[in-house]
Amino acid sequence: MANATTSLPLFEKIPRKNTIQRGFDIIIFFLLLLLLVYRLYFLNHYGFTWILAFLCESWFTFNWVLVISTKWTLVDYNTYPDRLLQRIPEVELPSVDMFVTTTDPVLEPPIITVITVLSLLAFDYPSHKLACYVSDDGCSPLTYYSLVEVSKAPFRYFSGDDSTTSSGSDTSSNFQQEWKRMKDEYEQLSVKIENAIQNQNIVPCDLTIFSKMDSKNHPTILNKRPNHSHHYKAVAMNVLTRVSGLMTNASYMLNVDCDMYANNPKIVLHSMCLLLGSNSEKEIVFVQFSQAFYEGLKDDPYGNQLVVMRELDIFIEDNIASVNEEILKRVGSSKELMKSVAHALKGKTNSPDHLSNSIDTAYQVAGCGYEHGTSWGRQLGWLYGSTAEDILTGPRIHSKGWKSAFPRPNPQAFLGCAPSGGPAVMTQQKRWATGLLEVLLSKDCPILATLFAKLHWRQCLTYLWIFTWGLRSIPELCYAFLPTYCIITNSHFLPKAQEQAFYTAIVIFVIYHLYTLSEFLRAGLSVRAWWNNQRMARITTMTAWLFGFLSVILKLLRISETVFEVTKKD
Ligand SMILES: O=c1ccn([C@@H]2O[C@H](COP(=O)(O)OP(=O)(O)O[C@H]3O[C@H](CO)[C@@H](O)[C@H](O)[C@H]3O)[C@@H](O)[C@H]2O)c(=O)[nH]1
Ligand SMILES: [Mn+2]
Repeated sequence: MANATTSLPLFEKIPRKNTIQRGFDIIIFFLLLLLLVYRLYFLNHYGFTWILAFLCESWFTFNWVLVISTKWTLVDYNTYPDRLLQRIPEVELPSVDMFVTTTDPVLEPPIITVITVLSLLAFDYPSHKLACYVSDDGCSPLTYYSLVEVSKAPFRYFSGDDSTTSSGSDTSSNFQQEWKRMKDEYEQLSVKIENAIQNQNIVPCDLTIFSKMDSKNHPTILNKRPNHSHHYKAVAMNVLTRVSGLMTNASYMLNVDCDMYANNPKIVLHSMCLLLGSNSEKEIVFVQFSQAFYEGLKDDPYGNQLVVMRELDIFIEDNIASVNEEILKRVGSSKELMKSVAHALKGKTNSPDHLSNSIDTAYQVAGCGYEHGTSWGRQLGWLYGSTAEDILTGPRIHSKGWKSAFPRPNPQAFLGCAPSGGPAVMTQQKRWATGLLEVLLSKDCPILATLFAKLHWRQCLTYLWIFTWGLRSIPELCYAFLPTYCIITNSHFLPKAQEQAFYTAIVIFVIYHLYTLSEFLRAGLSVRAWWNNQRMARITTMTAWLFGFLSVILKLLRISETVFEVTKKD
């Protein structure tokens, strides 16, 4: 019996049924081709408008090919944590270092980071196997104070063997009491933090280190000085990777933004099923979860809740696995860190007594000069050079032949905060479009990775679909400009009503919109939400993505650098 359970797979990959959708994908593709043939046929009859329409429609058709390829073979993952726990004794489960980044106490109120940290510590996973590291690029005493308070208060709830922490369905009075006590304690904690924010000058803990601190130039509490080029979140993640390498040195890392609290307590177990359950070592090395949001506005007026097109985002990454002996020499001058890396390569973690001994070395490896002359950000850790550093690092791993998984757990793995107002939505979209185009134009371009490395061509098409966001603004803008231009010049760019091609255009229009509408309805969204998303998609493409495109042009011309503008969370 025991043998039967240990031989069962830890996860299963299940192809999603999408025959009807594939049918519509192909119909739309052929209609688009038909329209292009018609354009070519009459290219000599009409002038500028015709050529422009032909170029735009060629781009839309190319984009549609990328869409078809991306959606053609979708898979779901079923994971079985119970089998994992039967197969691996609790003491042998791998440890996980969890990283949270924050940077601005005004745009990212400390209580948000606190909630995220608390949710990570409450994972349904042996508590001594979890370690949480927080980086604050803003050097905020309030964030520091809030986290000190967290470390004091509710830790006893996360002892792991306390049944009250995991039995969500237990309605016994004991559980109810514990639950209420925990809730009260959380209330007290948040009131304390709220008070500290309101009376900024009397933060009740030892903050001498923060006095007269400049958030852009400070000693190593963290890593940020104006004379070193700043790589935003990527550099913060690399600092945390090194520091954790010295302290706990877990073989797995989990990264979330400060506003992404864990919504599914078993998510580490689910991820372990994928990471440990694959047959060959090259199978799955990181797991990503889509970005989902809490308290989104009704009907998604800004079209940014990404319910239909899920963004690829948070990832648990077994980065250590890809470190080889050659790279060992390039982790920097710290002997202790080299030892830790070698240790990790053998699959070992650091013992808890290592923690206090490693503080001094941790300061050294967190210093902003430490990375000078090393491979950090180029071959090691989170890569530098894009304002979407996560989407730069992912393809690099894929191009080495490693695989990843993108499961859709229920309940959702993590919930974040979608910007709730116009300008913030646009700023975020502009940063993404900028970052994606930076990757497309870098040496990590998916086309090069397919030709010269091990990126699969279907992966390449999907990356191209996403990385060309910024470029898409140009044909969309031109196409939107055509009707106005034609009215002014008394010309036309669409087929006339008596022509057969007229019906092709109409049918494309109708089928495409019914197709997107059905996607929204199947995802349980309203017609209104669909309409809002269509509208915002046009606005975003022609404004935010255009500015993203322009900022990359300015970077190429060496006129200005691209910047990471942080999204406001509330
Ligand atoms: O100098 C910086 C700037 C940002 N951050 C952190 O980076 C994270 C993401 O920033 P946010 O403003 O929330 O951007 P989003 O657009 O919501 O983030 C998405 O897009 C980013 C890339 O543009 C990725 O880094 C994120 O993981 C992804 O969730 C937050 O935790 C920030 O605190 C830093 O640590 N240092
Ligand atoms: Mn965010």
